[in-house]
Formats: sequence, structure tokens, C-alpha cells
Amino acid sequence: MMATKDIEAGEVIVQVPERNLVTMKSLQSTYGARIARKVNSHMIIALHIALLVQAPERSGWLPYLRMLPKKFDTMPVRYPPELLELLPQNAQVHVKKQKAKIEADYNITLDFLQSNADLLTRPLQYEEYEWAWLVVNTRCIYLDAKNQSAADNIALAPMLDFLNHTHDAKTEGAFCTKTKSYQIKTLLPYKKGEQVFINYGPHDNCFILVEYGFVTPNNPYNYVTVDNDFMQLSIPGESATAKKDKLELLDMAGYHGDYVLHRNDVSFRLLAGMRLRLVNPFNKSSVATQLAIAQWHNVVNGELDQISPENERLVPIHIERLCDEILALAKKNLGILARKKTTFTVMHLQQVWIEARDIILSIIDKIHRKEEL
Ligand SMILES: C[S@@+](CC[C@H](N)C(=O)[O-])C[C@H]1O[C@@H](n2cnc3c(N)ncnc32)[C@H](O)[C@@H]1O
Repeated sequence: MMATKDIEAGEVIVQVPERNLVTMKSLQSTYGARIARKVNSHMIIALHIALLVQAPERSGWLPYLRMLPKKFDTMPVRYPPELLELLPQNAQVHVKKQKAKIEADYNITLDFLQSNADLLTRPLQYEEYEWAWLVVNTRCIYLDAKNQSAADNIALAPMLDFLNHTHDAKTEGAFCTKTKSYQIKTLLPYKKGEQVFINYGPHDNCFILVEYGFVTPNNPYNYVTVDNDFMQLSIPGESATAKKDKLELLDMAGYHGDYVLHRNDVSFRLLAGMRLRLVNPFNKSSVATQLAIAQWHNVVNGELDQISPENERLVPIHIERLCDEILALAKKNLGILARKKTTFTVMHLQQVWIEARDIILSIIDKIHRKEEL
């Protein structure tokens, strides 16, 4: 969406009246008592969009429907398998969960339609439902739950949903009880002719790619997940039993997984995990190991700086080994992508891996400079 005049900071840029918000509540007047308990707002709004598409001329929504994306081929859930496997591991897991959710929602919707078949012009195919589900996923806003007049928490707000995202947009969106409309205020000024953005939230590019099908340049929220590499890392002198015991201990202490690297730092969780992995030898029943475990807890709680100088010396060495694994994977995937035909999807994947590689290189650089991680 483009500014048609200069916009000042603090101005309301879009206002969608409550009667135009598509919510669970607004759809109750269309579907009445038919809405079953197990059909949530995402499902019912998706079904509503799919039904509008089945009979667009009758709906009065044709101009809006015409402006919706025809397909969602840049959404990873629609990637062919050979591209899906080029996503970072955490994004692949995210896509699998999303696909399972769409399939489950489709099946619940089919159940609902069994007793409401008159709503349909023709049987609802999976592809049709998936498209409508993705319309909702990529375009809905969250309404403040405290807002009494909009009972359910997500809404399709036609027109407002044509605003694109950038991480540095500063906007405030809320339901205004005075004007009875959902409105978005920009906290930044725009010049006539500039694209006006909103902010979908503090998300890294992998999340944005899976949920919205695009990536943004210079995203400060990017990070690299190293969970799989951490779990597979072989530590000299660490037996299989010791590794299993340590992972259990990490789990019990709430430090299992979610190990990430940011451009300028290594997450505290990863440092905590690595410090424990580097306690060797590790024999749960020995007094020395029990002392080391107690010291590890104290380091995690901030009561102690380190388990031992040797443990602390080894941490960056093994973090660098994790970095090398990701770096090799980034190089391999960038090589594969360079041989593919250039499409938006390939460019998105290239950007994700270039960013991962740069984060890793900056951490390796920090390690080589002996800076604190
Ligand atoms: C709420 S819609 C925004 C309007 C959309 N561009 C349209 O014309 O219908 C969200 C979708 O817009 C696209 N989008 C939003 N911000 C973007 C950006 N900064 N760069 C590229 N695509 C973006 C993505 O396809 C996303 O799924």
C-alpha cells in the first residue's frame, strides 16, 4: 500500500469498521447455531473464504477475492520435497507442524460440513481449503481479547490486510471503541508515494518464511538453531551413558534444546548445555561428578562463574565445532541452490542460508578473537 499523501507520525493510516471485520462472532450471524464447538475461528474464517470463492458472484466480495493471492507457492508448506529438505532443520519441523494443523483443520471442517452440506456449491477439496487456510494465516490480525465487542481473537480486516511487513515499521494497531473500528496508527512519517508498512512482529526470517512466505533484508531477529548438531556432537571421552544422563539432566533442569546462535552472541542455554557436556569423565554415582553437577547448577543460577578453567577453555572450541557443521551445511545447500533455476523460492532459501552462514562466521570470528561468547 502506498501513501497517497504525506503522512505524519501518529496518524491513523487504516480504519476498518467493526461491521467489515470477519470474525467468529460476525460469522455467527451467517452460520447461526451451525458453528460447532470444535470449529475454531481460523477454521471458520477459512471455510467462509472457501465458500465465498465457490460462489463469488453471489457473495458481493468479488472485488476483494480478486485481489487475494492466486496461489501460495512461496509458502514452504507448498514446497516440493526437494526444496523442503533445503530449509534449516527448525523450519522443516515448523512446516511439518503447520501441514499437520491444516490437515487436521480440514478433517474437522469436513466433519462439520457433513451436517451442513447445503453450504457447499461443490465438495470442498483439500487444495481449496489449504488456500483459504493460508489466506487466513497470512492476512489475519489479532484482536485484543479484552475487547468485548469482538469476541474471538483473530479477524480478517479487508484493506488493512494489504499492508506489507518490515521489522522497522513502528505502528500501533487496536480496536477503538469510540470509532467502533480496528485502526492502525503509524509512529513513523511517510512521504507521498512511499510504501507504507506495518510490523507483523519480532520474527526471524525462518519464521516469516514459514508463516508468510517471504523473507526481509537485514532482519535483526535472525538466529541459527543448532539443536540437532548439539545432540549429535561427539565429545572426546564422553560415553553413550554419560551423554544420555547429561541430556536427561538438561531436560530436568529445563535446559534441553532451543540452542541458538545470534550474530553477536551464543545463547545462554547453549552455553549451559555445552558446559555440562564438557564435564568428563561423567559418572553419576561418583562424588567428583556430583560436585561438578552442583557446580554446573551454580553456574546456571549465576552463583558461580565457571565449573573449572578447563571446562571454560573447552566451551568455545566445541561451539566452533558446531559452527563448522552449520557452515558446511550452509555451503552445501548454497551450492545446490546455485544450480537451480532462479525463482522467488530459491532466492528465499539462498537468503536464509547466506544469513545463517554470516551469523556463524561472526561467531567463529568472535571465538578466534577470544571475545566472551
Ligand atoms: C497481509 S498480506 C500483505 C498484502 C499482500 N502483499 C497482498 O498484496 O495481498 C501478507 C503477505 O504479503 C506478502 N508480504 C508482506 N510483507 C512483505 C515483504 N516485506 N516482502 C515481501 N512480501 C511481503 C507476503 O506474501 C505475505 O504473506
